[in-house]
Amino acid sequence: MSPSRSIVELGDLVQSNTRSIHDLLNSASIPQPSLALGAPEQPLVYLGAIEECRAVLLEALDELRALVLGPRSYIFNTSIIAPSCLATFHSLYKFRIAQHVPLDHEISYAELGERCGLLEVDVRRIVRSAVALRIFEEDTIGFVRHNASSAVLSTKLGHDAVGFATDEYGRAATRYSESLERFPGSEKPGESPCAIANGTIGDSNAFTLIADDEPRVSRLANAMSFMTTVPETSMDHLLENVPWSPARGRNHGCPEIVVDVGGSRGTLMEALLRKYANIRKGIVQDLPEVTLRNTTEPKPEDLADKLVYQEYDFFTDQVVKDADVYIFRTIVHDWPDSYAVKILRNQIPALKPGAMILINDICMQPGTEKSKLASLGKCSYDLMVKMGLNAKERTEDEWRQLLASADERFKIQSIICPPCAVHSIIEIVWKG
Ligand SMILES: C[S@@+](CC[C@H](N)C(=O)[O-])C[C@H]1O[C@@H](n2cnc3c(N)ncnc32)[C@H](O)[C@@H]1O
Repeated sequence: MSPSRSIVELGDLVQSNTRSIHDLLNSASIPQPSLALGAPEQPLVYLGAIEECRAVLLEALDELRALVLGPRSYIFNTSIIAPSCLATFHSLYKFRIAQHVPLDHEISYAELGERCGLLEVDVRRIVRSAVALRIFEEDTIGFVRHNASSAVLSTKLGHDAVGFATDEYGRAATRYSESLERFPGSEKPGESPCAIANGTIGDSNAFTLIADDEPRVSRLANAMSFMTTVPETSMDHLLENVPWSPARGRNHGCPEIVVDVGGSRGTLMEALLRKYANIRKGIVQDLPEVTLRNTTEPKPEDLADKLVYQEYDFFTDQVVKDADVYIFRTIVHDWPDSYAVKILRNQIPALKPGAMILINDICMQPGTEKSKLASLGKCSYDLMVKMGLNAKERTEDEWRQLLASADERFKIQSIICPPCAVHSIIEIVWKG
């Protein structure tokens, strides 16, 4: 991480990298960034040179802002504004405000209030707070219209992602410190801030406690799908860097049977099957309530013969024997060590020698993170999994220890983190 830099140094970095990004986008025929409604979408993953400039630029902007604000304003702007942001986002979600704003024209606060079932004064206050966060525009005083950010909120997946974060984790965040006092060092999901917030202290976990609540199950699955479309957490990083991809030098042949354990809606599997046509079968495993929802909707026509949804609880023995690859994308990080070890050991009875386990999760790099922004992103996930299930994000050493304690025959072949991705790809081969 770079030491503190002067505002002139940072300003120069901002200028030079902004210019470079502008020119690189032009030469790659990628439209310039814009928050205007209907502006062409930016790629989820840019070419390497653009990604590098973006990372330097974003970090410089962030540091410059902190310096220019100064310590008092900086603390005010980061902490005191946090609850207002939570109130804003949660209300946007709760009253479906973005979905009630027409996509093609502005609407008065009075009419928007009626559509949302809110007083004009209340809807105006929430929306103006959002406008200040660059979500929506108020060109005509008293009227609101969408911009590109608010349009994301009006989509089902964007709406549910904000709902999941603010509704489930907003409540848990306020119980975080209480959980540390009541259950110091706990590694039990049933003693997590989430369990305290839901009044379910005991044996439940964040998944079992919502199992009978279809809207919450569906919201979680939609939030996960949304995250696959956010640049930092996009599934494209994994798709492009699976061990059998051209980007990895094709060190491996393409697998025939791939299982996505805890694969939620199957968004990743669909993309894998489309990108790697030699995968003969892709099995998406998840809890019964998630699988039920998947199977009530028609499969994508082009994948009907290859895509399978299957109920499977990863706290029991793996039911698909002899697959080539078992993927765990953002699964193991949800679980404290003793649970994670069980999940891994439960795969063993099904594994043929040479079978691959691919874990796609964060590797924390305390002290050596590329930037404070990268660190902030990972620390946020670390706090989220602690809130959700008393789990943690792991360092590379902790991953190695976890796998070794699950079974010495799990051999880590490689750990890579694609540039600008939050999640690393841990390739493990079963040497049994
Ligand atoms: C954080 S989400 C990750 C979803 C997906 N892999 C992704 O990256 O978008 C965790 C997933 O694990 C599933 N899950 C939780 N407990 C499970 C269990 N005991 N057995 C199987 N799946 C489980 C949840 O239903 C959810 O889909």
